[in-house]
Formats: sequence, structure tokens, C-alpha cells
Amino acid sequence: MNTELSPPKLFVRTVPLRDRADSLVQRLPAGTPLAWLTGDDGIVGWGEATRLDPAPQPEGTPPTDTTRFVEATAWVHGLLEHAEVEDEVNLPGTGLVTFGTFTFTPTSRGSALIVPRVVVGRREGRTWLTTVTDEPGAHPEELLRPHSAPRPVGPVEWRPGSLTREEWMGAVAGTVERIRAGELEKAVLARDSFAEADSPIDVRVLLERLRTRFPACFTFSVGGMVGATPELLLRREGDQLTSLVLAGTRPRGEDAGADHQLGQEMLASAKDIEEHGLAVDSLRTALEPLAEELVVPAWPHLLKLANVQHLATRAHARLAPGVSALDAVAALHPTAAVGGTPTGTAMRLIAEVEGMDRGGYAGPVGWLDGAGNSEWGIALRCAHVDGSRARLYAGGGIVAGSDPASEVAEAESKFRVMREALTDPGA
Ligand SMILES: C=C(O[C@@H]1C=C(C(=O)O)C=C[C@H]1O)C(=O)O
Repeated sequence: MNTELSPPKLFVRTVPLRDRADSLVQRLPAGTPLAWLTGDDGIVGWGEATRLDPAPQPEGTPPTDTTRFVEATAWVHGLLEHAEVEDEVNLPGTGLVTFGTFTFTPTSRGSALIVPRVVVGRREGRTWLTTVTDEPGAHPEELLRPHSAPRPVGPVEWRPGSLTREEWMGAVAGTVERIRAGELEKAVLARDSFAEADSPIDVRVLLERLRTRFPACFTFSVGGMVGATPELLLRREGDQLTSLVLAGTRPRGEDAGADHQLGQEMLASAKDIEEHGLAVDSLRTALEPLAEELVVPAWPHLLKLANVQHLATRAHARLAPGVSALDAVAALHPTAAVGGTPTGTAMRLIAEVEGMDRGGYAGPVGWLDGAGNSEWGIALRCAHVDGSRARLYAGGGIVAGSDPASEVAEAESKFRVMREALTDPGA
């Protein structure tokens, strides 16, 4: 493992593989997998050629500080400058790939950038293998790591998080009062809960369950953060940037009629449209200075997932020359979908009332390649997995019209994603 700021020289080789149309998760050995998957496509990686763990900033650092992103940008730039890359496939996700997870606030521990020894990727029926070594022409030993079968999670004990249900409802009610008093417009409040298994959790099992249950989401595993997020902070391909903003949540209906009604009700709800509008505005304000063109639809659409439905807006931008994906990540994080409005006030309120450290929850998680292609999700519907323990996180946007009991129910429906992933069939 290499953690110093001056990067090593890496030899990177990408070759095509025969497409077996299998799950990429099956290629992963046990251990700490890296993954970014959408349905059958994506990239998985293992081993560590090098990594950067940006240090947490001292307490009292402004919540919008971007030092961790700036450090990461410089480090990746240095890596790419030194690397020798032979790429026979040339698609987004080939060549030198770095996976990353960034904490929600600058003062938390847990931001990491990891270059795996081995990556297997697939995009639209084309599969590839990338190896990363310290010597030219060498094969990483990780390529030969034995592939044990994924192990079920086994019995799980569910433990309460930092705040009880009543305490958290109190925090929501207090936040609503402060919004009504004019201190801020919106804050996204979250809570945590714990799962304790008898033996170390095999993340591959979680990935396979998440990927198949949420094929439209981004299933990820980076630096212990594991989940399936529906929210795309940004995708960059060439100079094109796409972002999917989500805010506004309803349950799925029992049948098609009830489901349709719940969706239509949300589209007609002034409270949800306001909550969504604030998230879209924060994206627009952050993106405008970086874009030569920016297209944001005037009205949201519905995104239906297995557990909930959301108001969604897909924005497109053409980036100005010289703007990297990490520059855009730094500018966009945190949108008002996970922070609030105004950003600084909301982040201070979150730190004050949530009673926990979010770690990587609601932070950017994703990957970038040497050509500047990149995908970053917002780490939601996720847990931090550490050995036999998982810490789950879920929350929702609070505005003047929010009701604490509904917010608890909404967070529960979001917790379900990881609760179900951690529950073996028949358990
Ligand atoms: C905060 C979460 O989700 C965010 C909040 C939403 C809302 O308040 O309606 C919807 C989608 C996400 O932007 C979460 O999943 O924990």
C-alpha cells in the first residue's frame, strides 16, 4: 500500500475478454471488493496498487471545505502523468481506473482513492481485463487469488443507532421550527442503525442482491461503503456531463392504481415540488460556472424503485475546457438533496442535531479513468461494512411542511434496501 502524496509509477494494461455474460460479482475474490455496477454492466476491482487516504480536516473547518477533493485531484493527476498505459479496448472504465469515496463533511475520516491491481469491466456486451503492476510485463499475483464461493451473511442482530426514534423525531420537529422561523429553507436529516453478524460479512453477497433487486441503481462498494444508490451526482463522458437529482419520496403502491395515485399526488404536492426544486437549484448554481451549456428540465419526472418512488430531474451540461470530473464533484457536493439550503447553514444544523458522524454516507462515491470519464453517485441506501458489523444510514429532506412521523416512515423505507441485502433468503 502506498499512501504518500507523490505517486508511484504504474504499468497498466487493458485487454479484451470473451464476454461470458455472467455477473461481474462472480469474478471477485473474497476480501474487500471494489465495485460500481448498473444491472449487468460496470466495473469490479480487487487488490491495491496504490491508494490515497485524504486526512480529515481539523474540527472547526468550514463544512463546505473542499481540501479532500483538491488533494485527490492532484494525486490522480500525478498518477496519470507517471503511468504507462496500454489500452486495447478504449471505453469508459478501461485503462487506469481509480475508485473513490469521499466523506460528507471535511472533518470525517474515511475518504479514500484506490487503484486496484485487477479490474474486470463490461459495457454493452464488451468485457475487459485491466491489470496494474509496478513492473512492465508483470502479472499481479491478485489475478491468481482463489475464488471461493460467496458466503451467506448468517444470523444478524439489529441494533439501534445514535438517536432513538423519538429523539430523531424531536430533531425533525426542531428543524421544521427553525425552517418556519426563517433560519434556513431545507435540511436533509438522516439516522443510523447497526447490523451485527456472527462472522465477517461477505460483501459480494450484498452486491449481488443489490444489483439484481435494483438494476436501475448504481450498486457500489468502495472503502467499506456498500449500497445501491439511485442518485447520480455526475457522469462525465468526454465533455458531456449528466446528473440525476432526486428529492421527494413516496412509498410504492399495493397495486398499479394505488402506485399511480401516490406518484401523481407527489407530482401535485407543493411541499415535494419545493423540496425537489431546492435540490435542482443547488445543482444549477454549482454547475453554471463550470458549463458552456446547461439544460435542466422545468418539471420533474417519477423514478420508480423496488422500495420507493422519487421526483427526479436529469440535467445535462457541456463542460468548459479544463474542468475535470473531480472539479465538478467538488463543486456539486453537497447538493440540497443531501445537505440543504443554504448549504453552510444546513450542514451546521445537520452536525448539531443528527448526533452522529455521517462518514461516507451522502458523500460522493464512484470512479474515474485516465481519459477523464467518470461516474459519481451520492452514497445513499448504503452501509459502512467493517468486518461482521454494518452501520446503515437513511434520511430525508425536511422543509417547512414536513411531518416527523412521515419522515421516520420514509427513512425506514430507505433502510429496507440494506436490511434486505443483509438478510439471507429464508432467514
Ligand atoms: C437522504 C436520502 O435520500 C435523499 C432524499 C430524498 C428525499 O428527501 O425525498 C430523496 C432522494 C435522496 O436525494 C437517503 O436515501 O438517505
